[in-house]
Amino acid sequence: MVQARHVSHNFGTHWALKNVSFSLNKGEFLFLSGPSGAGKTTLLRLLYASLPLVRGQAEVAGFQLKDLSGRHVVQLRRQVSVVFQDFKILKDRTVAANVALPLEVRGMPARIATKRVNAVLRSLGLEKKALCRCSELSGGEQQRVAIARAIVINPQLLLADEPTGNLDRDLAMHLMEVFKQFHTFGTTVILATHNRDVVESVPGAKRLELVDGHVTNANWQAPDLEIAQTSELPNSRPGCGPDSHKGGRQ
Ligand SMILES: Nc1ncnc2c1ncn2[C@@H]1O[C@H](COP(=O)(O)OP(=O)(O)OP(=O)(O)O)[C@@H](O)[C@H]1O
Repeated sequence: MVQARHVSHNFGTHWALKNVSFSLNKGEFLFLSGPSGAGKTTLLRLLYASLPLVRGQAEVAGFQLKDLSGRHVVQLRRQVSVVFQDFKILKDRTVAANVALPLEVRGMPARIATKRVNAVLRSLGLEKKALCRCSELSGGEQQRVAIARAIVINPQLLLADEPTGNLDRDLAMHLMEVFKQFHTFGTTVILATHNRDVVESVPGAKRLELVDGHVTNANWQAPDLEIAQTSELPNSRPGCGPDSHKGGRQ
């Protein structure tokens, strides 16, 4: 489902990812961990083709990411959903309208779409908020709307960046049950988190740690997995200059 080979990515002079190689089979669950600034979001953005792949090779859901055309980006995103840290929901629209959007885009008849939206909202405890504007919701509720919108299409691959970041422990654990349920039905999941409880809530999941853009640890072995020795990593200062890939897709 996901193959990355020697993937690197720079923002100006700063290398946010360095020579990352790993594979994930269909139906696997992967946690990405590592300190702030390690490159987790950058890796998720590359896999969602919201950043262009400049160095290395990567294949996601059968699409080669290098030189991916706009048409293929659209096709890729029919199968891959993402929950970004900043949610990217439409604040002036209702919860139900936000969650229905990906189904509308796919041309699903409204009656079936409404049923599907209601089921997902129920599974995330949002059914009473269905007709509220997203601008009226708390941060944690907005986060759940973003998750509902991502899972409503039953994606082949779900990418989630700190999806439990704004939630209390009980809600976070409930949400992990929802993710696990999707995973049971065959969805491949890559979830970036700092939360140890979240990682431990999915026994058997793969774990990959990033430090300073390198893969420094993983809980599995494979010929295509490259682990950098932490002691050999150079000290690099994160750059904060202009994004060298401003042409990156959203
Ligand atoms: N658009 C950008 N322009 C310049 N530098 C960037 C940009 N996006 C990320 N970076 C830099 O790339 C590095 C990796 O950032 P990234 O967001 O991938 O880290 P992260 O592991 O997701 O961190 P966090 O856990 O805090 O979300 C950081 O040093 C960051 O400052």
